[in-house]
Amino acid sequence: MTVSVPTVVVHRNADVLAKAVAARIITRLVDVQSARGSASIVLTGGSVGIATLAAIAETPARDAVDWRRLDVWWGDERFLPTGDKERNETGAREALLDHVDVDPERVHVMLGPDSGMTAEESADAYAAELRKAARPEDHGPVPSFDVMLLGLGPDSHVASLFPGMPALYDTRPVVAVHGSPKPPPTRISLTFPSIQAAREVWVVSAGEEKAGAVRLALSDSGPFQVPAAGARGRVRTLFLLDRAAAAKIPMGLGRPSSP
Ligand SMILES: O=C(O)[C@H](O)[C@@H](O)[C@H](O)[C@H](O)COP(=O)(O)O
Repeated sequence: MTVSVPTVVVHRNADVLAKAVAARIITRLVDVQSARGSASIVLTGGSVGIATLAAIAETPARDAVDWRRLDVWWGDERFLPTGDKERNETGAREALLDHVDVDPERVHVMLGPDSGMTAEESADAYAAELRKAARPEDHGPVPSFDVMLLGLGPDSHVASLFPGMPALYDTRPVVAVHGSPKPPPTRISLTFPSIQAAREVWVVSAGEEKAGAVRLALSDSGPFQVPAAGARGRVRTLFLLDRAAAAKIPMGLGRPSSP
C-alpha cells in the first residue's frame, strides 16, 4: 500500500489550530460531496479532536456540508457503556453530532459492554460494518475514508495503537486493546492497514508535551516504536500542529501559517 509523505502546517496556538482544522474539514467534505455525492470521516478522541468538532459546530459554514450524506466512523473507542462521558462517541455527540442533521444510520459507533459483546466481539462487529461499507474500488476490507483525524499521544500513540503493543502488529482491520497505558485499559482500535487505507490522514496535535512525539513521527522511525510514524494516508498526510507541538520538528518541515 502506498503512503504519502507528511506535510506540516503550524498554527499559533491550540485554539487557532482547532478552528483552522474545522475549516479544513468543512472544505474537504464539501469538495468530496460535490465530486462524489457523499463523504466519510473518521473521528478521534482527545482534546484537539473534540475541540475541532466543537469548532465545526460553531462555524456558520458548517451548513455547507450535507450532513445526511456523511458516514461517520471512529479511529478508536474506549470500551465503556453508551453515554459514558469518557467515550469518544459521547464527546463527539456533545461537541458536534447532536447539533447537525447526521443520518443516524450513517453514524457508525464502536459498541461497548452494554451491547452484551466482549471487546473482541465488538471489534469483529465493527470490522463487519466496515467491510459492508467497502466498495470494490476500495480494494480492501474497509472504505477509503476521505479524511481520518488522529490525535497524538506524548508516547506517539495514535488511535489506541500504543508503542510496543500487539495491536501494532495485527493485520485485522479492527482489534480489541487490553492494558492500554492511557485509561481506560480496554479499547477498540483501527489498525495500521485501516489507517493507511484512508485517502487523507490528518494528525492533529497541540502542546509542548507532544513536541517529542511529533519529531519522532516525522522522522524515519519505525511504526512499532513510534505508532504515529505509521499514520499515513494513501493520497495525503497532514500534521496539523500548534507552535508548541511543532517546537522540535526538523527545520524546514513547517513554519507558522499565521503571525
Ligand atoms: O481515545 C483516545 O484517547 C484518543 O483517541 C487518543 O488517541 C487521543 O487522540 C490521544 O491520546 C491524544 O489525546 P490528547 O489530545 O487529549 O492528548
